Amino acid sequence: GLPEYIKIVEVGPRDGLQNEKVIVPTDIKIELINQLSKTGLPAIEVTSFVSSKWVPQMADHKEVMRGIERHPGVQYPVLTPNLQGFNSAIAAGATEVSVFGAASESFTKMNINCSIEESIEKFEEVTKSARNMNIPVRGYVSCALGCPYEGSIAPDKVAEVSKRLYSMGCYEISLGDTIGVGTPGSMKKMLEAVMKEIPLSALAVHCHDTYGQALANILTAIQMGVTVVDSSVAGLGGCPYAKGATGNVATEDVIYMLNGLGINTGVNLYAVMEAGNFICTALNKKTNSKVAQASFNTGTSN
Ligand SMILES: CC(C)(COP(=O)([O-])OP(=O)([O-])OC[C@H]1O[C@@H](n2cnc3c(N)ncnc32)[C@H](O)[C@@H]1OP(=O)([O-])[O-])[C@@H](O)C(=O)NCCC(=O)NCCSC(=O)C[C@@](C)(O)CC(=O)[O-]
Repeated sequence: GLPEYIKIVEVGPRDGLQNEKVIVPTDIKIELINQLSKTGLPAIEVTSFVSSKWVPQMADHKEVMRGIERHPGVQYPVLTPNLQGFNSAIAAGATEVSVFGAASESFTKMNINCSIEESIEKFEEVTKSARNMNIPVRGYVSCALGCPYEGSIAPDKVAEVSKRLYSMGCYEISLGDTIGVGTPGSMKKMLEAVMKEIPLSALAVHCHDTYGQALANILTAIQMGVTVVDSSVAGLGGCPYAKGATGNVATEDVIYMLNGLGINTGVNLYAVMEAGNFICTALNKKTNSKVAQASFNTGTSN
């Protein structure tokens, strides 16, 4: 019952780097994206067109967007919280955008400074403009398995926000376990609620690994029919407005698991590990990918 192909959406250059305290030089970001573009990844989230006062690390969004080499067949989405971000993104050459909502009022306020209802209004402006320009829009729903401020979140609330994003034209809804508290049990309950409202083919999962549950949660989602998985090279990541949330699940670890299940991703694991090595060296930190750690220690890459 497992799918033959899983699409991996690489979020490292955006989600992976946005939480880094020291500003990463623009040319390093561009080189990371260029390396990732050669690995077979079908989608790489490049940057965010958000306020540089809120997220200084993403202040070079225009330069990064303009500086990367785009490979045919690779999608390069960017985050846009409102029309202002959307217009800047398009002016910088973006051809796909993502709006990012949440199933928690408190998180929405902390992250984008408005209520869920107000965020929906802003996203509607974005999707309307995007539709007129034939720009695909992806939608995130953060706190799908728990909120740093409100604790547990009802699966029905996740389903409700997801449905609103899908109804306004988001082609895919990425369900974010922002603080990595989910388990296969809560993932199953949440997906069951969301699947009542949205076709499975339009769902993605976005798991952080804070509690070490990400791969188990992803496997659960795949077993339930989800075929799009977000991940971050070297397991970098974390949201500045979700204290304590550590990295996203590592792309290398997801590919290793999927290879072992005989599921095709079209991605070269070794090439992703090389890109992971490049960015970890540049950041002077150790990779969070268990697969990369093991492979570099033993000299194998499987
Ligand atoms: C959304 C805003 C901008 C609202 O911020 P605000 O202060 O409420 O905005 P405002 O409309 O009142 O405008 C105030 C100032 O912000 C500017 N502004 C207004 N919009 C923009 C824009 N798009 N780009 C650049 N500047 C902008 C605007 O021009 C003005 O500038 P000033 O006149 O003071 O100089 C702010 O709250 C913000 O930037 N938040 C950052 C959110 C963020 O990037 N969070 C991390 C990503 S989400 C995430 O990581 C979760 C995810 C997606 O990975 C999934 C998961 O794991 O769950």
